[in-house]
Amino acid sequence: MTDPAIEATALGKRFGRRGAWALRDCSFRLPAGRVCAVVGPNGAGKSTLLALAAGLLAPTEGTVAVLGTGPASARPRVGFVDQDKPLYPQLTVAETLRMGADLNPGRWDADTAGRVVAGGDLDPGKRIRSLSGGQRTRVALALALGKRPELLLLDEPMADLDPLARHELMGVLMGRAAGHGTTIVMSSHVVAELEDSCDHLLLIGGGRIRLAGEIDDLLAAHTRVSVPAGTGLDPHRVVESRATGRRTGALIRPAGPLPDDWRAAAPSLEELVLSYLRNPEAPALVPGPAHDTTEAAA
Ligand SMILES: Nc1ncnc2c1ncn2[C@@H]1O[C@H](COP(=O)(O)OP(=O)(O)OP(=O)(O)O)[C@@H](O)[C@H]1O
Repeated sequence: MTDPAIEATALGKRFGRRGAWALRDCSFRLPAGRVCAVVGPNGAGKSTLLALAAGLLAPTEGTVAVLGTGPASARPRVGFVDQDKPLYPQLTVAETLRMGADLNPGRWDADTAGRVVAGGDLDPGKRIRSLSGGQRTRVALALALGKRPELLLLDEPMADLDPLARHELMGVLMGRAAGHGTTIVMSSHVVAELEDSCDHLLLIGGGRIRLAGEIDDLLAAHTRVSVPAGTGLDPHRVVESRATGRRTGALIRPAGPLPDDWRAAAPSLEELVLSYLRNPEAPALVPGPAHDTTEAAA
């Protein structure tokens, strides 16, 4: 059986001995070949999780395995683009790509890296320090993709790209996932953009995993209902409920068949994510110890 791309077990990180936990008790398994969205509010712990998987931070407790080994030994097989896009400002674009080739002997995919840079009409002789934020992102993605990574960790990669560049580069990333089986883990605040590209979801809130699993499974576990005001929703698990005049609209995790007179519909991914974001106390749906998707205590 192929190793999971990432397997976290009771993973936790706190900054400083007395600092608050940035991530706590985080367990999940991401199978190889998936495109995984990491979503959550500001400060939820998304960047911390990605940096732990990239081996740039050490866990305070628990473990994270990457491509069947530790994050440090997996590093040559992992591409990481973090929010700050650390590049050498004094190098030109062409020198940066040459550095990528030198650092990845026998592995470097000059065609893909060159194509990503060329797509932005970047002058290869331009220094990194004189590039815009979005242009830097393009160079950082070119470096990460040029490594022929088995796993790509991307921290808000699309945040400073214009809509055309987003569309183009998302296409490059999805092509990589489909053509080479590359696992992609991508944090983002733009949930609507993830619906067509991602097949796996990690929703983090307050440093804890609140939803984890295949998006189809997560959507199938939830139902949007509309019931006459005052109708009890027990025994179903309620993620969110809102009174609208004579009716109550709710997102629930059904615990059994729904009464015939309830109006029910499948939620979209955006509805699902927004409901959990608006309701930090909603019960989590996370993998259990055997990595089955089981109900967690509220
Ligand atoms: N180097 C650090 N030192 C101290 N605290 C930190 C450090 N990095 C992150 N934190 C804290 O850890 C928590 C999680 O931060 P993190 O950057 O992982 O969140 P995030 O989900 O990526 O947020 P955003 O959506 O704003 O990028 C926050 O409370 C943050 O203040």
